[in-house]
Amino acid sequence: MSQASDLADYVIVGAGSAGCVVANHLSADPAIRVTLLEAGNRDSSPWIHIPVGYFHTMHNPDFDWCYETEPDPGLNGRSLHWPRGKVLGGSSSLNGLLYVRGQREDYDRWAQMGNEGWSWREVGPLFEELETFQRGEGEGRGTHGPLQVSDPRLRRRICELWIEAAKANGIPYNPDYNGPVQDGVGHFQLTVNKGRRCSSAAAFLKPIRHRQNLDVVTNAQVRRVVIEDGHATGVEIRRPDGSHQVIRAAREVILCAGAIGSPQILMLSGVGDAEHLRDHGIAVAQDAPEVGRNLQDHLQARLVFKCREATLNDEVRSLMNKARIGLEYALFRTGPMSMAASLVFGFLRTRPGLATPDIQFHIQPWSADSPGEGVHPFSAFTQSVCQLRPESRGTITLRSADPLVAPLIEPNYLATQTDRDTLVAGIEIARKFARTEPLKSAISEEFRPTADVQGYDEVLAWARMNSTTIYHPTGTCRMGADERAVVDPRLRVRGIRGLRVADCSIMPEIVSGNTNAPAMMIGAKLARMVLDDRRAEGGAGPRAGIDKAA
Ligand SMILES: Cc1cc2nc3c(=O)[nH]c(=O)nc-3n(C[C@H](O)[C@H](O)[C@H](O)COP(=O)(O)OP(=O)(O)OC[C@H]3O[C@@H](n4cnc5c(N)ncnc54)[C@H](O)[C@@H]3O)c2cc1C
Repeated sequence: MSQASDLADYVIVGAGSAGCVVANHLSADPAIRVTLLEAGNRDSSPWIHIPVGYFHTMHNPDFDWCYETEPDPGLNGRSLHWPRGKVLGGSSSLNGLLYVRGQREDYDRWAQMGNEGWSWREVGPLFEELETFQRGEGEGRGTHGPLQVSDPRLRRRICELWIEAAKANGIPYNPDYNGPVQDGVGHFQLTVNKGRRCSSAAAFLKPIRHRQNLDVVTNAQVRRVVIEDGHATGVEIRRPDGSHQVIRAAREVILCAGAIGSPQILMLSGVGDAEHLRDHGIAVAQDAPEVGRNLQDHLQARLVFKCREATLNDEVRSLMNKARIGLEYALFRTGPMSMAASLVFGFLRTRPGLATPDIQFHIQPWSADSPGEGVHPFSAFTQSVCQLRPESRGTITLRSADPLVAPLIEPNYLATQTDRDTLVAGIEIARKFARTEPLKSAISEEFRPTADVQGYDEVLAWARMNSTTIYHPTGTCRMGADERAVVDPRLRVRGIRGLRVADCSIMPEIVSGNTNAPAMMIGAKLARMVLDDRRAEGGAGPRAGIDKAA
């Protein structure tokens, strides 16, 4: 860890998807001193930068917080692994690389809930500014941002057959689900640049590390925000040798520690449900009962089909093949090592009358007992389906007042009838596609679930026993215009001056898609608001700009 200087204007906690964007934008003004604190290490491991490296980094405590949920009643009492990045770049350094903005209607709904400034009209341009879409075309797509977004370098026949089967069922091919219309099937876009992962750290931090006014400190776990008379004045960090240091923020502390880290830090700092805090012996700075509530996640059902033809399971079986794959990647940055978590998407509706898609498909030319484990020893592929806007709400609470102890995570999956109905309907659509040509002829057997699992109750029972997270926890520091919301629409923590939150935890409702790009947008939005407020207060400086070339 580099030695942290004791004072900055803005102290940012967490160098993840959102935090790196915030650090980039605020430190663009040389007059603003920024300290970015990250509990994890530098992102120097080659596994982070090789796209398929997530198989190595996920569940590995060198990079991953390795959270476990509590036994979940909706999943027949099963606990799930919840990986979260603990390294520069945060979860964007070990995620599945899929670039998805969500539906425009998601943001319009946030605005309709009273969150002024968050409509698609207002946040769409931020997505555009952040990215360079390497295809270089498309309505609302950016061409000058630091985040490189590319089309996949890998295609596999089984996934193409899936697209054809979906089309045979009347689903249109959509060449750009990040454009005006999300509906349809097609190929995922990736946060990959020339065959290498483009994490938030690679895009927004690496090019600006020379800035004298930016201090990036790794191996610095924040224990709590220091709050004096209702004002956040700094943070206390734990250094690797176990000693503690206070870093003071002359202007603001900005929590970007993610949907688990941010509510945990707030509670440890005395901001949370007063009774819960007192139970843990924590002095209450602000009674904020909703901290840690409103937890939402996407639950995926992973259907596996055995195939008559070779899939990626076969390609990686022999040592010789592995060597060939390694060589291809080393020489050309192509082949299976350049692969994102899924190749093909589907955004579909389970019933008529829905204004927008309510389920998402992730199609993978391989299969495994669970993601991150070895592939099956037979030819097979996976159709993963998840509900996009679950109604179920879970919680994050403290297990202990010790910052080194992981909080209690209770996702409360499948708690409502709509959620159960939507997942079952999604599974049935996946099976219908599998029984449609040209995919049907490539499939030898329905493996998970087996073909004899029939009818609503049996399918739901299978889903409860087999579904897992698709790694999108959100909502635990809910943004809102109402008094109970944790942060207001300018992301200021209610009741505490000088403290904001900017990461996936602020989402009032989960977006209809993967959450990395929205987290980056939230970081950009926060920076803009901070700089606007600064200017209004007289602490002028240029408007937030993205330093790409530096
Ligand atoms: C395995 C996996 C696969 C995924 N696949 C995709 C995908 O393909 N596409 C997609 O769009 N999304 C995907 N996601 C989700 C997406 O990556 C996350 O939603 C997003 O990165 C979250 O951004 P964030 O800024 O909210 O938090 P994070 O990126 O998780 O950043 C939080 C940061 O804060 C740090 N931190 C936490 N607590 C402290 C503390 N006390 N002190 C100091 N630092 C702290 C963490 O170490 C971390 O670096 C995936 C996630 C995972 C885990």
